[in-house]
Amino acid sequence: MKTLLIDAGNSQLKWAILDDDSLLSEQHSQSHQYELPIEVFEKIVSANTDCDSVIMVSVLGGTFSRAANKITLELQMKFIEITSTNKLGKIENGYKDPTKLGADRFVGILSAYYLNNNSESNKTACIVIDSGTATTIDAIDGNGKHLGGVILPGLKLSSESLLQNTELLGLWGNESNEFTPECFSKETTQAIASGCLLGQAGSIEHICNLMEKRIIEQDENSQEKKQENVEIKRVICGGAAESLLPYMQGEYDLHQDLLMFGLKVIKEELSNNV
Ligand SMILES: Nc1ncnc2c1ncn2[C@@H]1O[C@H](COP(=O)(O)OP(=O)(O)O)[C@@H](O)[C@H]1O
Ligand SMILES: CC(C)(COP(=O)(O)O)[C@@H](O)C(=O)NCCC(=O)O
Ligand SMILES: [K+]
Repeated sequence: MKTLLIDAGNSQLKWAILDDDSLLSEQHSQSHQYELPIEVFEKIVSANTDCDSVIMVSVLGGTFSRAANKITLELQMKFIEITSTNKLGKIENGYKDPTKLGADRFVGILSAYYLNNNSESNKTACIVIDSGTATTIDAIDGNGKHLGGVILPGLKLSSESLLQNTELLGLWGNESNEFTPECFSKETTQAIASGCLLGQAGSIEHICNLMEKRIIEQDENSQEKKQENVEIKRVICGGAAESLLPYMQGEYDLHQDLLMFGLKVIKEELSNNV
């Protein structure tokens, strides 16, 4: 039977269908800027009642989750919500209180790690950037241990907090735009948008470089060092990723359905454990 995978973020709901043969459909997205998130959830679920279960990751809180559970129950679908735990499959959560790590971050690091470590001999560390409402950057070492991460305001959020008028709102809309940042901007809107875009791209790059340096130092000091050089992959997703990438020099793997793949891996891990 088919499974509906849902990622409920602070700006959008993203979803995909996992079929009987474990094939993932393309990812769809719907903003909840003009509707309640639960109304968007209900529409998505109602349009996919050929799925017998829903697996959701959410950062929208308990009221949303309880309402989502009720809707799926009424439609006679099984409902599973993935939350951050101390360990899941090959992943160990690095937060002091593992339950406090955003569930989307937990699924994102798990996904990036599994994507880059598909054989026993692989020990690829990953830096995972999710540039959504907030931008989160997390590191996971070659053994699957989450090292921690940072949270910064997302691209739209940072420009909105600077300029409280609607002119700029259109700039970071949901459609891709032709905007080119200019470091010698000569009017306010362009100066703010350019500052936020170049600043966000530079911040991500800088933080990734710092994280990479720390991962290498940690590997050099490790007693169980087995490889010559530690391999580190940078994986990026989120609504602002395509806008940011042209202004970042490092090598980044763009995986817009990173969380969908993570939910698929988690489904497989959970069914292996029953
Ligand atoms: N073309 C774009 N350029 C920059 N940012 C964009 C663009 N399109 C969407 N965004 C931003 O991406 C965010 C939504 O991305 P998403 O990853 O779905 O976030 P969340 O997971 O927080 O819901 C919004 O803040 C939106 O404004
Ligand atoms: C940092 C976040 C707000 C990001 O949410 P998003 O931008 O994906 O909507 C979310 O992961 C969250 O609520 N985290 C809980 C706090 C933490 O991770 O430390
Ligand atoms: K995010």
